[in-house]
Amino acid sequence: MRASQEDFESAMNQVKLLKKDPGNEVKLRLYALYKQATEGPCNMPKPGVFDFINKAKWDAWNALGSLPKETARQNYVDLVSSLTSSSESSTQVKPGADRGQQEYENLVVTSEDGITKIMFNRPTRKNAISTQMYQEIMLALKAASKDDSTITVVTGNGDYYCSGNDLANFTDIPPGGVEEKAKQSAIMLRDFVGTFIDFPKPLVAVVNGPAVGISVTILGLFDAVYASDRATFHTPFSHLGLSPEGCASYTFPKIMGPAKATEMLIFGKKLTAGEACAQGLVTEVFPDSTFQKEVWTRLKAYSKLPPNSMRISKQVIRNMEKEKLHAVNAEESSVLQERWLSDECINATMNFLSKKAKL
Ligand SMILES: CCCCC/C=C/C(=O)SCCNC(=O)CCNC(=O)[C@H](O)C(C)(C)COP(=O)(O)OP(=O)(O)OC[C@H]1O[C@@H](n2cnc3c(N)ncnc32)[C@H](O)[C@@H]1OP(=O)(O)O
Repeated sequence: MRASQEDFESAMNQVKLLKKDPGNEVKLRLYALYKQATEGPCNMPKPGVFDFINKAKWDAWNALGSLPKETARQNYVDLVSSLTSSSESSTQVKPGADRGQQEYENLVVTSEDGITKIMFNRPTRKNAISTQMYQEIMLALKAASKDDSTITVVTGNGDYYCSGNDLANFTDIPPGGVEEKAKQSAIMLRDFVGTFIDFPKPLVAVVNGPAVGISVTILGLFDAVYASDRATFHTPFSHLGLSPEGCASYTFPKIMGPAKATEMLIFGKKLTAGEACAQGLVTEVFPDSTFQKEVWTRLKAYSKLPPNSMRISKQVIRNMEKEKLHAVNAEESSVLQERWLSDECINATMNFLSKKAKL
């Protein structure tokens, strides 16, 4: 049976209510089918090569050629129906599951037993950090710094801890163009890393799986890092035409020595959890089968220690470095603002987004 106009409109409403981000590829397909169903074959001029988003949309719509409007409408309804049934059976933790607290789209934040847990919650994207998620993490950390918990923990939902910056962030170009985008991203990066530098309580990373890019570099600003033996630590900046951030250009040589830091930050060597522990980036590694139980038992015991004493000890350990860290953060952000406009970086990002390259 052919989809009616009513089915089509109902499907459009269902898309807005999807609980899980279906991913860029599906979103492009939905866009293309919608345009084809409502306007027919693509009749717009092709956008410029740097207008990533509109070019991707144009490509998707144009690829439908002369597909009849009715078929496009039917395909749209079928695609939405497959998305709603797969999202109902998904095991993703629902955003805002922590009732009574602020709700986040990409995080689950809970507070219990003196511990505030901030969990990255985009498992279908390997917890890649979208622009909105950067803002949410900053908000969650600011709230945690003021709540009555003694320890704050950052972890990931699903098989990854975090795959780093969401490479699709760079496709959302503002009216000011790519230069403006690079400027905005540098400001956001500086604020994001600054929130970690200034965080006043013990901050612990529970690294449940592979960690990439900025999720690795900021570990140098945590007070303890517990890792599953499934975790890996990878900063492929040169592969992406980038340069280090998260204060790693300063903290990594200090933690592991310049030679080992070079292997990670310049040559992009991926470390196992055991290697990262031997080099001082990770505090302790646990077998994956007992990881959650062992780590949370330990953290619950630590959370009962006197909170003021822990906070003051952290200040004594970290405060002398703060000014330096903020200066490093500003310099790294400004260097990256240039890197994001380089051919090396644009090509690597486009290769990933067009599915030609993975790490
Ligand atoms: C504005 C401040 C910027 C600060 C500077 C930050 C720098 C960094 O963090 S650099 C590091 C950036 N991250 C990466 O380069 C990782 C890219 N991702 C990958 O190489 C792979 O996805 C993988 C190795 C992390 C996992 O591979 P695999 O197990 O095969 O899983 P999939 O590739 O199928 O992933 C599922 C799904 O998620 C999408 N995805 C994963 N990571 C990212 C990401 N970082 N950005 C955007 N999208 C990501 C992946 O494309 C898949 O999507 P679909 O194909 O649509 O299902």
